[in-house]
Amino acid sequence: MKALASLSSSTLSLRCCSPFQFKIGLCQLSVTADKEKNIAHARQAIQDAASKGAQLVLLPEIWNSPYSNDSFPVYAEDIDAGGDASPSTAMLSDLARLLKITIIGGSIPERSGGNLYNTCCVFGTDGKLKAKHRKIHLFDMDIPGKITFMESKTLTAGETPTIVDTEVGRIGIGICYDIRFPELAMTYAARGAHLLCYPGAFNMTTGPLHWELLQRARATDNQLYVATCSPARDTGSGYVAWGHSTLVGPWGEVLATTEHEEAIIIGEIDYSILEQRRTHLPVTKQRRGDLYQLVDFQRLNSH
Ligand SMILES: NC(=O)CCC(=O)C(=O)O
Repeated sequence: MKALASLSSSTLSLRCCSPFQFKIGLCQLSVTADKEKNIAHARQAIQDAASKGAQLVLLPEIWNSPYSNDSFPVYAEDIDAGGDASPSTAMLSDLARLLKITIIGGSIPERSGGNLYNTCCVFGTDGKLKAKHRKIHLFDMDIPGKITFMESKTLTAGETPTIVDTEVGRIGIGICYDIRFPELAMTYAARGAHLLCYPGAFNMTTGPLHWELLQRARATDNQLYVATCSPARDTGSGYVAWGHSTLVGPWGEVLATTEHEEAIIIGEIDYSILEQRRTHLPVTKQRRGDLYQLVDFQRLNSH
């Protein structure tokens, strides 16, 4: 496993990635209560995306289990043990190797050391696990009469940002609620990320206004690509997802998107555009770090 959290490159380095241009597949999947069925379904969708030319495939947040605090402990897998202990990631590893593609495996509930996490695994074209991101910012939201969800009832927050070098560029990973924190995206950009991937399942209250806005904001602020992937909407389930998986370009433009039904969205990524955008609009160089820097006073004072 090679998580590159320690990289400190502040300039755009395209040396690590060949090709500059490639297709990404976003698999907006229907999720059921039957884990085996979910795994078989995801397998088929990844194969379909690859057959359409995708060299990078992104899955949704919590694609092997219903999205609920009751389900997380039941569907959780021991990813580090692998094999039979983690049939979901075994399938992802297998397919990445067979199809020679990079897979950002959405997220699944992970059991580790007595804790549960919401975890995204990244597999390289050799099928090896390259990185594992545990959702850093848990989704605890209470909008009375609209949406109440407390991931912290069952889940533990991850402790590290995850940026990983793959055959299709340097990629920063966040999971859903993580997208609300611009500092995380800025950290990835400062470390040379070309693309940010957020498996996510926004809700029906915030989704319409915030989902696309946040993606476009993260892409525009940092002048990089942002890709998201949601489960398809199931109005009969306890948690109804907004859908609308999307690829946004470094100009803040929506390059590919969909509505709320099952879909495989294929988008084109061209990293040569990044340098061009940053030359035309050099906000990174114009930043006045001498006048403002982020200090978390609340956290400082609590220690
Ligand atoms: N699964 C999530 O983290 C949902 C986040 C969400 O809906 C939001 O508004 O933020």
